[in-house]
Amino acid sequence: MGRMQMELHTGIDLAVALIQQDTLPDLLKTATSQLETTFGLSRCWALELDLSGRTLHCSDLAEDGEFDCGDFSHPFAHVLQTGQARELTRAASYRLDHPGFQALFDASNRPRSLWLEPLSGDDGRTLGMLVLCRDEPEWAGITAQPLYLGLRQLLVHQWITQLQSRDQVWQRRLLKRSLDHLHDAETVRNRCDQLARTLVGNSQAMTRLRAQIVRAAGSQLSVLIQGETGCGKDVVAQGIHQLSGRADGPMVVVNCAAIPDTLLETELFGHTKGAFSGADQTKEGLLAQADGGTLFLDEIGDMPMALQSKLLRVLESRKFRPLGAREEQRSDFRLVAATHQPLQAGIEDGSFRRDLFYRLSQFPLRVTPLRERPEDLEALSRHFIRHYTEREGAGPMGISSHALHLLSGYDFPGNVRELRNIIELACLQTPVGDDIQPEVLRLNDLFEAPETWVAEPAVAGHEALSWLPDPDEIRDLKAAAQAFEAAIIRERLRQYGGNRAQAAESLGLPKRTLAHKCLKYQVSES
Ligand SMILES: Nc1ncnc2c1ncn2[C@@H]1O[C@H](COP(=O)(O)OP(=O)(O)OP(=O)(O)O)[C@@H](O)[C@H]1O
Repeated sequence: MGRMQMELHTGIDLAVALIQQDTLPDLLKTATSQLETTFGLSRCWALELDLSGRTLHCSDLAEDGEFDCGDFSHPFAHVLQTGQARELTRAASYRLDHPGFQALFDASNRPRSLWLEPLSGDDGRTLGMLVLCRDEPEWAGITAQPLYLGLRQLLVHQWITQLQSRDQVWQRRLLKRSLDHLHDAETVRNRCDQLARTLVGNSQAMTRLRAQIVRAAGSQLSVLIQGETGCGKDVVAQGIHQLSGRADGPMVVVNCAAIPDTLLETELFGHTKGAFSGADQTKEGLLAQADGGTLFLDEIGDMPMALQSKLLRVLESRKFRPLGAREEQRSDFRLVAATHQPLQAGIEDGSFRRDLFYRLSQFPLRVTPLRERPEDLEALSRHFIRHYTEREGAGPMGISSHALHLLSGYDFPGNVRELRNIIELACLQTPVGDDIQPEVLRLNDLFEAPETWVAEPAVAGHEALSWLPDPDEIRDLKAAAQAFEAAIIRERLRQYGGNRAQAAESLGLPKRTLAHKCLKYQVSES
């Protein structure tokens, strides 16, 4: 084979190897080692200009491989600025005290001569630099060779291709990220809008709360909802469940304050048949029922200490043992807890476990009292009016600005629940087609009633009246008269099986008046 042919062969082999590299680091490694072997160099380096255009990187120099393009204590800055290749002698190299350059010089075994060659694309984009090292200072013998020129040209071409594809990957990634972001933002907005149908109110506090709920729903974290009584904690818990991935699963609600301490444990954990006297069948606990869904523990502050420890264990292991059972069971539920009492106080007086508090409040939510967000009054009032008219089949009604003004001066100790009651009572007294007026707003009313008669349950027969106070003991005639009225209505409703129309007729009252009184005295049909 002639020399020309040999060279051609070598050239083609080298070119093929370069073209086959599909990452920039591989390309640079291949090119430098080709240059070393083909031209008998003691060492060859490729320095790469970073994306900012301010630093040259030499990935083969572990620690010191960074060269600031504005720092003229190493020779590369000057070469990049002029765009001209140049030689650097050993003597000159010794005089440059840039640590990175000295490291490179050392790692090249301090050659007698270095050739620094800047590389840039046709469009002028600077790519980086080649540094060739050898002990023979005669560089033209190499750099003028067609093989060298050809390889350098091919290297530049491939380098640009690599950068372009890297740019494209970046651009695609950036585009995807911004699309994801847009998509996320839109989903969050849609969910907040959806939530606004049940969790009404456009105050800043409500808007923020809805956004937090959407975020909480998207996580698996335990949520602790704190807020005064009647401010909407239950609605918040429902919202979390509905917007979560568990919406198709069960939502099990337990009011810890409503279940006697002794029963709460068996209710939660369940029991086997014969676990205790009276346990004549196996009963699945609420923890098991919540599998795949959400467990809502309302009034968690009322949970007895002993049960708090057991709950903590369940939350940590997701396992529990029904009373009397040998085997442990597993349940995959998301816990949402709520309280109207500040748990911090419970922790301080030793009635609530601190570690449970932290475990429950992985995602804490606070519902603002209604008096601190008067902007919500109008939307909430209209929401409850609409509810009332739909439920009662009544015609449309509104609320006057005077009535709203009156509401905005009231402090709502019972929060939204109280507003709902006030509005419903007012609806009863407002002719269809009219607006609710200030006169029919019974502020403070529900809180005036003495507890003794409001909460009294219906009892069989006329005994329902027997608990009334002894006439001699009556100190408040209005309250006693109301209690008597409430007891009669409760009794009459019981007689007519909850039929309001018949009960009203039997008492000579319009149905609307009876409904009004039921609401006022919190008498239910059952
Ligand atoms: N933002 C709201 N939008 C619409 N209705 C609401 C809102 N907040 C509360 N309500 C309504 O007010 C009433 C009381 O709310 P809820 O039962 O959620 O309060 P709570 O904080 O759980 O009370 P408690 O502390 O007594 O358990 C419910 O009828 C509920 O639907």
